[in-house]
Amino acid sequence: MTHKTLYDKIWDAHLAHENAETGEALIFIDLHLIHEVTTPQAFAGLKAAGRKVRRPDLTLATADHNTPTENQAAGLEGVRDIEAKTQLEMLSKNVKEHGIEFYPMGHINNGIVHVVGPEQGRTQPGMTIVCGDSHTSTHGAFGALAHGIGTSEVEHVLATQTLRARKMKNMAVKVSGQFQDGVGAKDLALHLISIIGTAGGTGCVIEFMGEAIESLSMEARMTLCNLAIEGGARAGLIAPDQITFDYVQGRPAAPKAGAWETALAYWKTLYSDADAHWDKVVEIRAEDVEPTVTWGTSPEQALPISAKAPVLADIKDSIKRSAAERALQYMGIEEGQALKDLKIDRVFIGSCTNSRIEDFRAAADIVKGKKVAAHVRAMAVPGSGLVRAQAEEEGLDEIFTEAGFEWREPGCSMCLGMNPDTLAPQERCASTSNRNFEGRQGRGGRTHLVSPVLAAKAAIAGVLGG
Ligand SMILES: CC(C)[C@H](C(=O)O)[C@@H](O)C(=O)O
Ligand code: SF4
Repeated sequence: MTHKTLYDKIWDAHLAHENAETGEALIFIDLHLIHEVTTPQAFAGLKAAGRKVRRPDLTLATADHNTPTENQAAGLEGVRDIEAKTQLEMLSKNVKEHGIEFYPMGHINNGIVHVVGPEQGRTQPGMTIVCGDSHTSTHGAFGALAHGIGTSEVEHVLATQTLRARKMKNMAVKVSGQFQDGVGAKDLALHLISIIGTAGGTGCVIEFMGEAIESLSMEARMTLCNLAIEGGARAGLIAPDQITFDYVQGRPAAPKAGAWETALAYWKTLYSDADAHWDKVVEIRAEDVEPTVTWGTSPEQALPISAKAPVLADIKDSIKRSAAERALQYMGIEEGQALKDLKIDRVFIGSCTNSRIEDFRAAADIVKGKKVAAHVRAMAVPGSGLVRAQAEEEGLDEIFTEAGFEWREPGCSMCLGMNPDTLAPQERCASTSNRNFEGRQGRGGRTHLVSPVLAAKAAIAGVLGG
């Protein structure tokens, strides 16, 4: 009988070396995901040192941040931004040189790195997964230890398939009960971050547990773990269960035949022991979570859609008050203004937070037979070619386009301003992405983070609270 958390178990199983005095450790990495933005320097460093990629078979590449989301058939010729094009070209060249599996723009398996790994079955319980990308926490939904790394670490992992790391702290977020109708993982994540703050999980791995978490689909679990990083934690985790196993089974890279039984037997040991030690515990009742939106320029500046924007005099903490003042000003919102009445200009359904098939089903359910408000420009951007194909098979694309949505090709798109999909200054957007910092979706753009359900309602109503 052990007294370990799930994180402790995965850490111990991957520890190659640990210096007991300094706490510095070397852990083995099972899967290294790479994309065009954080790899050019890493490959250049590798080349300068005359080294090869140690385990191309444990490395998977996709192009996502810089890719345009229309007319991808034109290939890289269609990428007008020189830096973006160079990064995409470098990735193609580097993966070829090192024999790494790559899904370039236009390939059916191409898409956002955190959508691609799980859907290919590359992401599996118990693994250690890294990527030069903070939202690698997404893969924790499978009970994998997954987090972002910096470019110099990308080079280290490419060269050695190990990572220099330090053990993090264990934090539990326990969610009891059941969600209200129309409320889900996105609302829970924003609600949680509004309580613990963007530094609440600093230095921790957050394991989400409890009845409400167990009832979540894999897509919803990915949404939740995706946002763990916005709560300050490097990684989110959910113990794998039958829902996880059913999702993985049969995917291209999932263990087959006899290997499946062996893997399953191991995966079933991946849970936190009843008497494991937690450094921090937060408890939430799912019933208390309401449809939630951000009103400011930090993910912690979130409130129920039924609420009013804060009144500055009511904020006791002076640092929070001045942050709120600046945020309200940037967002063009009056103190005490009803959030639901804010007129929106744009809607974005996409990003590694909410661009999976279930997200489009939920949004299409609302949009079906209705029209996007005349003053709103709305975009639906699938997270991968496979999500796009699945949605089209189900006729979801028609529901969106008939309503007046643009149905795009996969990529990070308007989640961040690294490709042609951006907000114009002062444009207000209901967005299913994960960051609402100043200028995140384009200079001067105003982002409200919402669930796909709220985004779809907002598109129709033309105001944030549709
Ligand atoms: C470009 C990349 C390094 C960045 C990240 O690490 O998260 C991006 O994906 C983001 O969401 O801001
Ligand atoms: S969709 Fe957004 S958050 Fe996710 S990897 Fe791309 S830019 Fe980062």
